[in-house]
Parts: sequence; structure tokens; C-alpha cells
Amino acid sequence: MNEMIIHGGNRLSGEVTIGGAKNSTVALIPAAILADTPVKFLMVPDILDVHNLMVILESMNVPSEFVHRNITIDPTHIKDNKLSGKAIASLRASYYFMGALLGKFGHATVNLPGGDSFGPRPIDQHIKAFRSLGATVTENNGCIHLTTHGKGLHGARIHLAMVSVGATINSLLAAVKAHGTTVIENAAKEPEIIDVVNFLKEMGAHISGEGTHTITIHGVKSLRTTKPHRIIPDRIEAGTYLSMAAAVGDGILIKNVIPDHLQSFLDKLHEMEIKLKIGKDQIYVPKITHCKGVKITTHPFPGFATDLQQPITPLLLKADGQSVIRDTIYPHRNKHVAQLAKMGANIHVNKQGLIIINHTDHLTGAHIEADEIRAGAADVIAGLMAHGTTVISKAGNILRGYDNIIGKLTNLNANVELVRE
Ligand SMILES: CC(=O)N[C@H]1[C@@H](OP(=O)(O)OP(=O)(O)OC[C@H]2O[C@@H](n3ccc(=O)[nH]c3=O)[C@H](O)[C@@H]2O)O[C@H](CO)[C@@H](O)[C@@H]1O
Ligand SMILES: C=C(OP(=O)(O)O)C(=O)O
Repeated sequence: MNEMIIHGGNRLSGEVTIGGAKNSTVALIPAAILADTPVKFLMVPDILDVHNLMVILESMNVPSEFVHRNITIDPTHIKDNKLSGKAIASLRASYYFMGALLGKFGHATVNLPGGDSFGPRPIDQHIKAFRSLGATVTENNGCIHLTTHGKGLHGARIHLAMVSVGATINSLLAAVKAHGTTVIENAAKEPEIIDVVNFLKEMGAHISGEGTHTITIHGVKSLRTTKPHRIIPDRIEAGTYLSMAAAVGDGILIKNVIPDHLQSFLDKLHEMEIKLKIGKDQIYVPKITHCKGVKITTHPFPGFATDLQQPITPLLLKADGQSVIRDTIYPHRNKHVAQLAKMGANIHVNKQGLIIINHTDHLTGAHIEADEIRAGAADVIAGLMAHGTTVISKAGNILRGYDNIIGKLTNLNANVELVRE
């Protein structure tokens, strides 16, 4: 098991450049198999999810090469093999191969995905969408089999019962080459969805309405690349470094950011009386000596992202008074709470499932766990704030989504190392 060891107490300063968005990348790589040409992505984050997606591509006879932040993928000799095994189970986004393979071949057999576990994460809306488009879907022992019995998919109206990032993208991937017109209602509006749509459009897809709750897709016969696609910056990684910089920074410049994608998060920092210098594509966080506690409720984009409630938690320990977090998307996403409490944080989950965070003057290094990616991000920030040494086990969960984290933290003057199993 990988461990991250942090010798806390160093003040951080300097610059950090945000990588490409994980949640775009993990959809774009499966989307690449829809192309009839090789595909190239720029600004690919160096994260475990990408390496596992490359293993999955290999199992379909799709070679890929990841060099200097760019990945090339050649799907021209793809085989419609069944997708199972460790790599599929290692990440959530392996479910995008269901939509992409169905769109490409009209059939697919894919094991259920893995990814972060913080309560139930059903995929009923994905399945409903595939059925609306004409697929028969059956499940057997954790394996999903999808087929159109050789007829191919047809356009349809897909009404999602809840706003779902994954179901919206999977509907797009399946519908982009379907016969006729598809309308996705109650679609999610996350920037990563727009990124995926932009990539599909660059290949000739006919899609409109992305970034709104209604997306319309007119199916096309073929998708071909004409230029590399540059992945948008990771707003969750950016929010994590913003929180870290406000907690333990002596002045940190965060580069490669789209501030619009972080508006709810930035509004919250403003409410905490944290003054930032926000530029076109960078944000400077000065040394913060004082901030105020706040109430946070997570919502789909453009609301406060569930993926940022844990990374902001250590900063809320530094804030005056009490803060409260309510995660409406994943009400049980609180695996960081017990870990921070081990370090002396005055934090608990109340009977209503709210995370209650009280001002805490002193954190002490401890042996803690990164139970999922963003709980891991909270652990890292707390470890940097603490006196003494923090050992974070299950650090692989952090590496799932944080690009070159050891290099970036070291560059900011953190004393941190990774011990691989
Ligand atoms: C790879 C990726 O992009 N992961 C992100 C994606 O996950 P993911 O796409 O899995 O999350 P969704 O947006 O689908 O989930 C939103 C809510 O809908 C529920 N739901 C979803 C689908 C479904 O078929 N049935 C159902 O009940 C979920 O349990 C959850 O409560 O969006 C989440 C919410 O912003 C983020 O935390 C994840 O980082
Ligand atoms: C929950 C997350 O990821 P995934 O959906 O890939 O598990 C996340 O990035 O915070």
C-alpha cells in the first residue's frame, strides 16, 4: 500500500501550475475510441486513472502513448473485447466505455466500475439512457451486457431523473453516432461535459445546448480528428491548492485556472474574508492570517462542488467560529472527518449528517488514511498544517486524481514523500 509522509509545519510559497481536468480526461479517453482516426490530447494529468485507462485501451487493441503531458490514442484497429479486470474496477469512469462501445459497435460487455466509495453510486440513469436509445441491457454477476441485436442505436428523448455528470456524458457518447436526433433533458452542466462535447464537435459531431439542461445531438456516421484537443484545467485540483494556500501559504500563485469554473468556491472564500488576486487564468493567494467560518451546501455545477467540500475542510478548522458542511450530492461523503479528528481537529458529523467544524488551533501529525481521493486531499492539507509527522496510508487514492502531487508540493517547500509498496 502506498503511503504519503508529511513533515508538517513548513510554510508554503511559490507557484503551482494546475493540470488538465481529471473528470474531462477520464471521459475523453473512452470517447477517443469513437474516432476513425488517431486522437491526441494535450495537458493530460499524470494520474493513476489515466494509466489505468491506458491498460483498458490496450485490452481492446488500442495502443496509447503518454509523453510530456500529451497522450496519443490509436483506435483504428479496436477490438470489441469484453472489458473486465483490475483496471476497470480501479476507477469510476470505466463506465464511459459502456456508452462509447455501444456508440461504436452497437454492443458492449463491461464490468461494473469502481472509483471512490462514499455511499451508493448507482448507474440506473446510464442504463435508462442506453435503453431509450434502443439497447437491451442485462446484468450478470457485476457484468453489464449491452446490445442492439445488430440494429444499432436510434435517437431518443432521454429525461434524466437527477442531474448526473456520468449519465449525461454516457448518453452523449452513445448518441453521438446513433441514427437520428437525441435530446438529453435535465442534463448536467459541468465544464467537463462542455469539454467532452467540444472534443466530439472538433471531430464532426452535431451537438448543441451543452452547458444548459437540454442537450441536442444529431447523430453522425463518422468522427475524425483534425487537431489535438487541449484539456481544460482541473477546477477541483485548483480549489484544493487554493484551500492549501490559504491554510499554510506565505503567498502562492496558482496558474492555469479558469476562475469562472470556480465561482461558487471563490464566493465562499470571499465570504470567509479571504482576499485573493484573481487574474484571467491565475489566482494569487496572499498569506492569510484570519478568516471566518461559513456554511457550505454542495450542489451540481454551478453550485459548490461536492469534490471540494473535503479539501476546504482543513481551512475551515483555521477559521473563526463554527462552519457547517451539507453535501446534498453524497450525504455520506465524510470519510475525512474521523481522520482529521485523530489529528486533534474539533470536528464531527451530527445526527442530521452535517459536518460540524469548530475552530482548532493545533493539529498534531498522526497515522491516518486516505479513504477516497478528496478525503485524501483533506488529509494532505491537514498534514501540512500539523506539527510533527503525518503518515497517510491508502495514498493511491490521492494519486488517482492529483497530478504530480509530490513534485508540486515539494516545489512549494513542503516536506513530503511517497513510499511505494
Ligand atoms: C468521473 C467523474 O466525473 N466523477 C464525478 C462525477 O461522478 P458521477 O458521474 O458518478 O456522479 P453523478 O453526477 O452521476 O452523481 C450525482 C448524483 O446522482 C446520483 N445518481 C447518478 C447516476 C445514476 O444513474 N443514478 C443516481 O442516483 C448519484 O448517486 C449522486 O447522488 O460527478 C460527481 C458529482 O459532481 C463527482 O463527485 C465526481 O468527481
Ligand atoms: C469522486 C471523484 O472521483 P470518481 O467519480 O472518479 O470516483 C472525485 O474526483 O472526487
